[in-house]
Amino acid sequence: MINDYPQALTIAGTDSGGGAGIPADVKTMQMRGVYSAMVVVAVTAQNTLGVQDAFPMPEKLIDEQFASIASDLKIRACKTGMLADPIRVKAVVRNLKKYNLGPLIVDPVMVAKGGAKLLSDDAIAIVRNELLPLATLITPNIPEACELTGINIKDKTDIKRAAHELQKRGAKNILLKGGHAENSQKADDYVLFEDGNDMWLTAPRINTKNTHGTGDTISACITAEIAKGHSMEQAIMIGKTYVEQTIKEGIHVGHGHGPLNHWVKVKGDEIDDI
Ligand SMILES: Nc1ncnc2c1ncn2[C@@H]1O[C@H](COP(=O)(O)OP(=O)(O)OP(=O)(O)O)[C@@H](O)[C@H]1O
Ligand SMILES: Cc1ncc(CO)c(N)n1
Repeated sequence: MINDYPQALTIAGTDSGGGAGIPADVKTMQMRGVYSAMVVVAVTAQNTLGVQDAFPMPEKLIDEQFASIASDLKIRACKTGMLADPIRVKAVVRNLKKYNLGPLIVDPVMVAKGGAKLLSDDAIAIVRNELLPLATLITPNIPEACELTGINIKDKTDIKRAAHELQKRGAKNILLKGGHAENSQKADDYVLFEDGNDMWLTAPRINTKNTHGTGDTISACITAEIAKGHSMEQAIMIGKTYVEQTIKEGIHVGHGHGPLNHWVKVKGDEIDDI
């Protein structure tokens, strides 16, 4: 018997420690029943303690990876993660416009948990002006939403305002993640849909330092669910439940901010075979 899994693509950076970036995306998509392909935009020397070094891929090799994938695979949804600098962001935008790779989920990764920059300051405006308008969904955390909108987010009203601003700038749907809301007992995220409807996804904050790759994991899960044919709302709900469970049922790896348990099973698995 030959099985036919939906195919999805991650366009991002590697993490030698295996917890974030492309490894987190690939593990998540695999666990969600989706075949994953990748465009490596940058390589990082990284572990649970931080990012020790990073090297961006030559532009030509980025173009070639897109060409290899587009000429052979049938990608139903794709996501972006670490995009490094202006040259790489422009290369990714150019290729996204050239090929039909399905709905685009943009995780506008800027800074790693340890503080290392994964996107240079001079690339932020290019993400805002050129990548964001291509996004079916954008998934910023609070600091990223501040950078992209210029709004100093302090409370839930600011979160809503920032999401509307991102929509005005061209992103269709917005998931504004509250994982960075310090002093909060909650890990609440705000969702603004294309049709103007909105909702809060509420969850208790889990007290753990093992949150390496949370952003990558939720955006990869949503991408996988979209590739399977789920609606944006269903995909986001499954993504939230999956990431919460991967944090809750943690694993022991490394000595710093450990990775997530991508092996978890969540409700929704039974409707995977779309
Ligand atoms: N301690 C926690 N307990 C429960 N949920 C959490 C916790 N930390 C993050 N989350 C959830 O995980 C998801 C990712 O959010 P977060 O803000 O951490 O993303 P991020 O900063 O982009 O991650 P990354 O550091 O991987 O880039 C969100 O749904 C958020 O609410
Ligand atoms: C390569 C890479 N992408 C994304 C993140 C953010 O989790 C990270 N730490 N490293």
